[in-house]
This record gives sequence, C-alpha cells and structure tokens, in this order.
Amino acid sequence: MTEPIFELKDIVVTVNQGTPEQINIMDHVNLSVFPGDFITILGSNGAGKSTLFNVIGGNIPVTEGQILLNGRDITNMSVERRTRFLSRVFQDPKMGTAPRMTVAENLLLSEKRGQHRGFGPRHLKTHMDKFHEITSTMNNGLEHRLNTATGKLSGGQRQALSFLMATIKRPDILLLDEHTAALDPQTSQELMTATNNQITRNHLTCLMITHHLDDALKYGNRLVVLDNGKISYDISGDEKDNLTKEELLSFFNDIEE
Ligand SMILES: Nc1ncnc2c1ncn2[C@@H]1O[C@H](COP(=O)(O)OP(=O)(O)OP(=O)(O)O)[C@@H](O)[C@H]1O
Repeated sequence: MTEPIFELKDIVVTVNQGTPEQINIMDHVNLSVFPGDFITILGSNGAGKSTLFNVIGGNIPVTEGQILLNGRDITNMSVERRTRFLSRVFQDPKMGTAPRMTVAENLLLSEKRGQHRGFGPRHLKTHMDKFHEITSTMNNGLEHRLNTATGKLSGGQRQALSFLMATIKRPDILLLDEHTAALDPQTSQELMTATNNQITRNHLTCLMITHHLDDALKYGNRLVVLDNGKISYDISGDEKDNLTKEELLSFFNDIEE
C-alpha cells in the first residue's frame, strides 16, 4: 500500500491559553496526504482553513499532535526549512512575486532558491527557453512578458506567475490558498483550468482552499470539509466523483445546524 507523503496526527491548536477565551481552533485533526492527491478544501468562514495551512506551513505552532513528512517528524521544523518541500500560493496577487523584477528574474529566483550562485544575466539567458516554455502552458500571454516588470502584469498573469514560481522546483506539497479568489470570474476559471492541467500533468500533490463549490467538485481526487476546527468530511475516488452539488450543500446544512 502507498505510504502517505504527509500526515497530521491528532493536531490541536489552542489559542488564548489560560484565559476565559481559551479555544481549540484546530481540534484533533487527522489527515493523511498521499502522493498525487489533489485535495480541495471547503469550509465556512472561520472553519479553520487558514489555520490548517498555517499548521502545515509551520506559521503557527501546534499545541498537541505530530506532523510527519515521509514518516519523519517535522512538528517543530521552522517555516524556512519547510520551504524546501512546501510551496504556497496566496490569494493576493501582490504576494509571492517581487514587483520591480521581471517575470524571468522572478522565475530565476525560484529556480535557484536555496542556492547562492547563478543569478547573473548570463544565467538568465540560459534559462529563457525553459521560462518561455513553462509560461506558455498558462495560456494567458505570460510567455510574451518575460522581460516585463511583474508589477505591470494583470492580476491573472501575476497569479499564474506565482503558481509557476511555487511549482518550478516541484514541491512535495503545494498549498493553494484561494489563489484565484481575487480575480474576475473568467480569469479565475482560466487560471483554475491551467492550474488543474499542471497539477495532473506533473502529478503534483496539492491541497487547495476554495470557496467555490463547483471548483471543489470539479477538481481534485479528494474533498475535505472543515467545520469548527475539525474535519467533518473527507471523501475521495468514486465517492467524490459521484458527489452532486446538492449533496455537497447538504454537508453545509449539516454543519450549520
Ligand atoms: N491567533 C488567533 N487567536 C484567536 N483566534 C484565532 C486566531 N487565529 C484564528 N483564530 C480563530 O480561529 C478560527 C479559524 O480561523 P481561520 O482563519 O483558520 O478560518 P478560515 O476557515 O480560514 O476562515 P475564512 O474563510 O474566513 O478565511 C476563527 O474563529 C478565527 O477567529
């Protein structure tokens, strides 16, 4: 049987400890992520979606429980060290890219992450063919803007660039934090299509927070619903493929009761 690439074991995050406002914002969460899983994550406002990503990314410490990467305990590993195997794309197009640097320079920065050498113009030149190839897969004209400052791109192009920067080194885990939410509906759908193509083609392991029920149903092999700091549904395979929007909505009705 395939072993999980990443595991959350009985994770508890308690805030305001020792005060009357003490509360578990992550409440005994167990999640095993398998290689190639593409998990869509839904939950009402305040359900704990960002907390889940912050736990995985090491941005907030856990109060109880264990985090494993390929069976190795990384519970107390720093955010910086986790970036060796983990990439995250945020909702805000301004995050993740340096505005004054060109598209190609931003890509080179990601390509060379963790290295001390290889940022000069000569290095950039040797990478241009590759950068042209990968940007053209996003189907939004980014390949024609390799020498444009990132701050001058459209929001959709900038998010596409953030996505490419996050995946260029093929992370073990990719976290998409509502990465299409700040875009207009059409651009959002175009980026979602390109995202899905990249993930499936490259067999990336990905967790994606979304507020769109349709996207949560359409994409991925697995769907997780969070409620009140707990995982209330975790379905995959045929069960997910056969899930209707009405059934999915009923999960939320259950939640809100
Ligand atoms: N540092 C903190 N101190 C106290 N409460 C917190 C803290 N961080 C998060 N919370 C609370 O934990 C709950 C979960 O928050 P979280 O941001 O993870 O939800 P979310 O599902 O991402 O919501 P949204 O969809 O609104 O972004 C919320 O009730 C939030 O107010």
